[in-house]
Amino acid sequence: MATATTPLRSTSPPQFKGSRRPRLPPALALIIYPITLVVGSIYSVVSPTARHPRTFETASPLTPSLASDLNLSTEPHPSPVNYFARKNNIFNLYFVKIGWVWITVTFLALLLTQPTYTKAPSGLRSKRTAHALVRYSIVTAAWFLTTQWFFGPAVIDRTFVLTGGKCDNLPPVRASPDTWEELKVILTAAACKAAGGAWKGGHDVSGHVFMLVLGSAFLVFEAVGASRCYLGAAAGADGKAKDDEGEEQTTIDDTTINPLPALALRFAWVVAGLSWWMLFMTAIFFHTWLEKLSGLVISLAVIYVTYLLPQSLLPWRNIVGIPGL
Ligand SMILES: CCCCCCCCCCCCCCCC(=O)SCCNC(=O)CCNC(=O)[C@H](O)C(C)(C)COP(=O)(O)O
Ligand SMILES: Nc1ncnc2c1ncn2[C@@H]1O[C@H](COP(=O)(O)O)[C@@H](OP(=O)(O)O)[C@H]1O
Repeated sequence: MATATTPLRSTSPPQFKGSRRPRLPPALALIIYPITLVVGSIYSVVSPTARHPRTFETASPLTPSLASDLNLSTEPHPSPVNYFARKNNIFNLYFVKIGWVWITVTFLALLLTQPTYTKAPSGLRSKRTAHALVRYSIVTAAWFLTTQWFFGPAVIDRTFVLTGGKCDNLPPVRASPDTWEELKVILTAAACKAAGGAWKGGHDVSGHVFMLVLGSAFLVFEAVGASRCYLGAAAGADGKAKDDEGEEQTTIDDTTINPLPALALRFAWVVAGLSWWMLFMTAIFFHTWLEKLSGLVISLAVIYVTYLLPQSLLPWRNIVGIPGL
């Protein structure tokens, strides 16, 4: 039996041949994201119902405390508006605003159920799990640094201030900062809005676009990679199949007895699908073209480094691995 590391020790250019090519979504599949943003942005221009919602969102009576935590207005909106154009829509509050929790839970569900991790011989299992955790750490660190904290304000907030944005309309007492908490008010969108200010004037990279593209692409690459076991098993005449490195994979019988792997895969597709839908809503109702584009570019760069670069750069592949391989 070939060892798991045999192909990786090769000194020849790290290309995959024939059946050894990893079953991952092709890079071209990522085109769905720019297409979604372009279609949404065009729709926002041509449709009279797709009015910019920034000034008239309301808090739902069902979610008042979370809405106030998120600094959403509780004033009634002056005119009817598409449900998804409201910042307090249920999917924004309970799905996107805590989006990384959903991504993390879904990823862990894959890790704990997919035969590519649970049924592999122990050495291979540890290697695949470690690689998957490295990939998760990369995308999570990228999300964290871009949207939450980058040695102080997040990358998105720093970009906004560097491009001339600031926290306007602050009450005079908050306008001259002494402490870090007060400084945060003029340096971060969240603290500015929480203090009653208006975050305006700069280039506001769309955090929604960034997180929804990064999270959904991450889950799709992980899910498709992990589902190689099913595909391999279906191809095997005796119900067993060998993966690209000669390891025996799970059988069709295994997957029918235990429904969890298929359920976890379906869950991943649901979370990725809902992320895509919210991305489409963001494209229609929020932000400028350029702000959506910058969110997209940052997230695709992270996906490129995590999933596409390892396919051609052997030393990097040894560190991050390839899902299911
Ligand atoms: C030197 C390198 C240092 C690297 C540091 C890496 C640190 C990694 C931290 C790891 C944290 C892991 C947490 C995993 C578990 C969680 O998911 S808990 C956090 C849950 N929070 C969210 O899910 C928030 C998601 N929301 C957002 O990110 C934003 O709301 C938004 C979607 C970007 C929109 O932004 P708005 O400004 O609100 O519009
Ligand atoms: N699909 C969506 N549904 C609801 N609100 C959205 C949204 N996309 C963006 N927003 C809102 O638009 C603002 C800018 O989003 P972002 O910069 O993350 O793309 C945020 O408002 P708040 O900051 O007031 O919550 C965010 O909640």
